[in-house]
Amino acid sequence: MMRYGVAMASILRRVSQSFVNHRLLASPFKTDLMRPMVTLSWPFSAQPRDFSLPNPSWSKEMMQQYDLYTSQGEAEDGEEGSGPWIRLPSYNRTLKFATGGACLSKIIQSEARLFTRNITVPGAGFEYVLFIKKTQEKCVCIFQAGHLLEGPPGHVHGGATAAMIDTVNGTHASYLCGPVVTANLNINYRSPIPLGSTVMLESTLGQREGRKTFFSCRVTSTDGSKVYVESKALFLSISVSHILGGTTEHLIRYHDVTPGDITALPTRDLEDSETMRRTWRTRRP
Ligand SMILES: CCCCC/C=C\C/C=C\C/C=C\C/C=C\CCCC(=O)SCCNC(=O)CCNC(=O)[C@H](O)C(C)(C)COP(=O)(O)OP(=O)(O)OC[C@H]1O[C@@H](n2cnc3c(N)ncnc32)[C@H](O)[C@@H]1OP(=O)(O)O
Repeated sequence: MMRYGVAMASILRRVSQSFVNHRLLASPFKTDLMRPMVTLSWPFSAQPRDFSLPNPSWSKEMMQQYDLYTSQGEAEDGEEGSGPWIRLPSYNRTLKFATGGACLSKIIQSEARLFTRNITVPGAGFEYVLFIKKTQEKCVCIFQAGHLLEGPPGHVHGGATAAMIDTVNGTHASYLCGPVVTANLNINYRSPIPLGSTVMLESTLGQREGRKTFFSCRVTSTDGSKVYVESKALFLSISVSHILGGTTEHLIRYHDVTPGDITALPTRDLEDSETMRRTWRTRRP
């Protein structure tokens, strides 16, 4: 009971610290173009929740791995440590803080949510945090699979694992190459992943051939002794209009958007926005 109390106190301390870190992380990105930020902490504030920060549902194993990587690295804005790993913040809307013309504001105001962040009950779905190596050839993810991700009884659904692999490879690819889409994802499931367990995903940069960039991914136990999944993926670099072209077509058909709005569509705003700068890095190795 005593140990439980101490553990809970430690978790609560960690979470309240994470709120502080979260505010520190969020503030540098404030611009005139963004919604006003208030000083209250999530879940009471209008600030975005950074889902990659610890919450009380994180297991001891997840926290150990998180502490290991954060102690060897720094947050994206360079506030923690000075090791080789950078923690990547993670929100449930990719474009939430972008601004722009009529079409874009419709996209922003929609109910869309990033698939792997749309279960908001802590511990129920995808709990994960990504770290990228400063040298950029590796990106790792600590992933705790919640009970809503069941496939075979007591084990993680293969589609949930695929979504996580796509997320880790996709984020890695976006960080290195800017706007990309997955063209091909080939997965070998070697061993079922128990629900509730914590696993590591390691994305490795492969060949780069023009617009094509290849990645591999391994899902293992946190000590690396058990291999659950191995995969290979191809990402293709695209222009922002490749994605928005389809979106605007849909908006004309189903929403209150005219072709005039499309002509005025500020893809430049997208490319200029803080969100795009932060999510789609333009650095190349
Ligand atoms: C403005 C929006 C902002 C949104 C920001 C969003 C997120 C980024 C930020 C942070 C990341 C956060 C979370 C990450 C989470 C998840 C990542 C999700 C990524 C996805 O989940 S994304 C959805 C699934 N994805 C699609 O929805 C793609 C649909 N598809 C297409 O959009 C086209 O199909 C495309 C573009 C792929 C190709 O079309 P294309 O016309 O541009 O190119 P083309 O066909 O000419 O091929 C050129 C060369 O690629 C080879 N090639 C093509 N396809 C191949 C294949 N399948 N296998 C092997 N090789 C292939 C050809 O053989 C040729 O090769 P070569 O040049 O050697 O001949």
